[in-house]
Amino acid sequence: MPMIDADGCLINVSVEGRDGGPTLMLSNSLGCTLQMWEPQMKALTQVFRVIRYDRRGHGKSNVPPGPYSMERFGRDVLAILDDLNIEKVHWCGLSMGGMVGQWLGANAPERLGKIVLANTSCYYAEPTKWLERIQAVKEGGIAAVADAVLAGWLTADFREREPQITANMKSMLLASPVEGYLACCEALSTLDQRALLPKIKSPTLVIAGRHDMATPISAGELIRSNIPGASMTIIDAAHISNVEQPHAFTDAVVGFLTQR
Ligand SMILES: O=C(O)CC1=CCC(=O)O1
Repeated sequence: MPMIDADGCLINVSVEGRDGGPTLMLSNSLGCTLQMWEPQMKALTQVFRVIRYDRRGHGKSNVPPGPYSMERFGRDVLAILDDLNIEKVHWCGLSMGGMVGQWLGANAPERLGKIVLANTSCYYAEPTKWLERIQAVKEGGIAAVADAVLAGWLTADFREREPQITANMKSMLLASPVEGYLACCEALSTLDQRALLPKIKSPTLVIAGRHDMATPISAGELIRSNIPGASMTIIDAAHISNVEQPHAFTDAVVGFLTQR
């Protein structure tokens, strides 16, 4: 896996899949590494060359001091594409990954083909929840918030039915570097990309989770209704819908990206 330099921050990048196929870039949720896409990889790599990466502050990427921002995350993606000599990619980002997709769609439209924005938001009406989370993590580490975060990521039914997958997701969250996690929470606490949405001209699919309390259906609907021509699909899942409903998620993404 290459480490790619984005303005002095080394980003862990993985490129797999069909040589010569269209390229799809996947972008993670807060507290997740590129491993979060494992349920999709078999199907996606049959159709696409797939790029995954660990956002700065996460996984095997560097953890430079904050503040971070959606613009910073977007510029990291452009540095990855420049380094790999890739002009244009389809985008699929979940949660923070969807926020980075919004920034790129509005600010670097020539680099994106189609865009999937899953379980995401363009702003938070109540940013205090991020300030409370920051305080809790500063006092008690990520362990202090882990169970509440997991309850938002996956429905109670799924957690009961799939204890091993749930435990793996919790381990991924707990392994996040605290400084990187906090810097991302700070970026979320000031998020407001509402003005960017009408500038997005790429064909866009919004995916929302029926049981997602972190970025509810109304947040997806706000995005859909402000991006010209965007459509929306609702999946029977909580926040990390690609893990909870892997087949429905993969089918929605492949169907949208391959339709003419
Ligand atoms: O981690 C969470 O609680 C949910 C979330 C919001 C933005 C994001 O990337 O994850």
